[in-house]
Amino acid sequence: MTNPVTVPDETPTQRARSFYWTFGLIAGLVLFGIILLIGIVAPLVMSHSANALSSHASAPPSAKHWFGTDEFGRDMLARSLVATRLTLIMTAAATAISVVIGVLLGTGIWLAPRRVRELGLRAVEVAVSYPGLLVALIITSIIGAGAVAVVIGIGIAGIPAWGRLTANLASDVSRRDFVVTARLLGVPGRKVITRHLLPNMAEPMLILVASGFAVSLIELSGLSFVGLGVQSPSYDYGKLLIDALPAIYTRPAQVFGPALMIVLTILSVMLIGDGLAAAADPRTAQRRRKHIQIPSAGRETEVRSDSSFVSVQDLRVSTDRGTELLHGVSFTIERGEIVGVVGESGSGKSVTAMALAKLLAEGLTASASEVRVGEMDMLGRVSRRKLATTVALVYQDPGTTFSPALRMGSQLSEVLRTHGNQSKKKARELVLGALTTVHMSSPERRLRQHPHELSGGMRQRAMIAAALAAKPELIIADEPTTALDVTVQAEILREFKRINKDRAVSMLFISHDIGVVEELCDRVLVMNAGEIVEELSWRQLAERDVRHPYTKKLIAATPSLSDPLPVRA
Ligand SMILES: Nc1ncnc2c1ncn2[C@@H]1O[C@H](COP(=O)(O)OP(=O)(O)OP(=O)(O)O)[C@@H](O)[C@H]1O
Repeated sequence: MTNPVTVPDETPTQRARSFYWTFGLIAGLVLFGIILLIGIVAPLVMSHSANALSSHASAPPSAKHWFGTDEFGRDMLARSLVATRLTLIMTAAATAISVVIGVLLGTGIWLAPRRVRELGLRAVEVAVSYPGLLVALIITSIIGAGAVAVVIGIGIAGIPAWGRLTANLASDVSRRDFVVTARLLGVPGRKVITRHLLPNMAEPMLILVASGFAVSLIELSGLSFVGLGVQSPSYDYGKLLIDALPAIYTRPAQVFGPALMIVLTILSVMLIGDGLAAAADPRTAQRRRKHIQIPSAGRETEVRSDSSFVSVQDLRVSTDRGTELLHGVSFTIERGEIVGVVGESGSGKSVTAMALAKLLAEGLTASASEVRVGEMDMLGRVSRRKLATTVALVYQDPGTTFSPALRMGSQLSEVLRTHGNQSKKKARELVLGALTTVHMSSPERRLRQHPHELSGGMRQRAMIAAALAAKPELIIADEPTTALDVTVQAEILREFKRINKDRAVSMLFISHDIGVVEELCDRVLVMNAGEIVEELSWRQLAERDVRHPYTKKLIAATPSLSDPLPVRA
């Protein structure tokens, strides 16, 4: 048996994925950079005014002493800035102890045999349920007050939370196909962790380190404030706060310095954490309004360029940060034709489909010399009703397409009732007809059921039925069979073929599987890095009459072409 070869998970496109610099991230980095600089420079240049006694004891704020002086005449602003170094070092040390030992503990738990792992997880959960500050307080009291003790106490108190987080992340990542494959192939546990788990967990962990740092800073300042942390003559922010406390009513300005520095430091790391989270997931980070280019009034009267049912010419899609995702994609679909789009993950297949369906995600802008479906100019203003009844979408994951809270009947008839102006009874009749068309067993009963009561194949059939019920002229199917097992996949592909033949519906069928596309489509577009690199007829593909090296690679990466899905009549 040959090893199944797939196009690698991490593609060059993904590796070259641009980093999304948000305003918050830049502001956080600048602010933290300034605080870091203060931590380095202030002890070198301000230690005299921060530490030397002077005759200006308990002075109020003035041009010379912005936050006044303490009872020994020491400048409070200088002391707050000088305290930055010790505070940052202690916070970083405590965070490092929690993270390093926590990650080791978590991976150890994940690696352990099942019973030990269960026991470890329960123990960690019990430890996490105790407030960290209380645990740190107890540990510090046992070791004895002081900077080192408080760092150790807070570091240890944070370990269980990081252990649990690591174990949870590891178990989540370990369910992914590539880890399962690695384990099946007998890759040793340690190697699985370093090669597969840790790199895939690094992103969420890095983001959480920022909030861990903020929590450590608050806890350190808290323990110094209650006298368990830094001892005189050293001082951190918390020590400065407790020293200023007796005079809080007479000289309130004394607390401004350390309080402000605590707030600014926490703000900077939280901004960095949020910014990294946003950068890690550009799709969810961009909550701005959808930008589909509204063309000039002239567009609406534009004359059709050719007789194809669908025409896309020079389609470019960019993010609102200026990154171009599609670089001039052009293709046509005739009436009743099935056009396949293949390409590895991230090549731009879905973005092309969504631009064609006028459903681009927020933050993406489309421009083209033409995007037309029938008479509809998809870059211009299109009637919602016309769009909903002309174009239907079938998504990849039938598990997430239907709301778990609603019965199938009400969801399937939604388009018909909203856009088709159909009565409840008529909509139900049409949906029943569509369910029968896709060979759904007991269609009446399915309408009364909730999505979770249907198998994956049934849900996918239901989704196709929902698409068909409105009698669309174009079906855009985005990897509609990827989530299904091979037998169901073949049945669903057969349904597509039959619907296409019976109703002369045009289809844009997206898949990363050349074998599937070869079985179903009349023509195939090969996409790579936002461009169509080759266009092939079904016959050319079947005979492997391909030119582009990327297509050749895709074909070489297709696992089982010798075992095609029997859908061609
Ligand atoms: N809303 C978005 N904002 C920013 N970038 C996006 C957005 N949607 C997609 N992209 C980027 O556009 C590129 C193409 O994505 P697309 O989803 O079209 O790929 P695909 O070929 O359909 O991949 P897959 O098979 O994994 O679905 C990717 O680099 C992706 O990160």
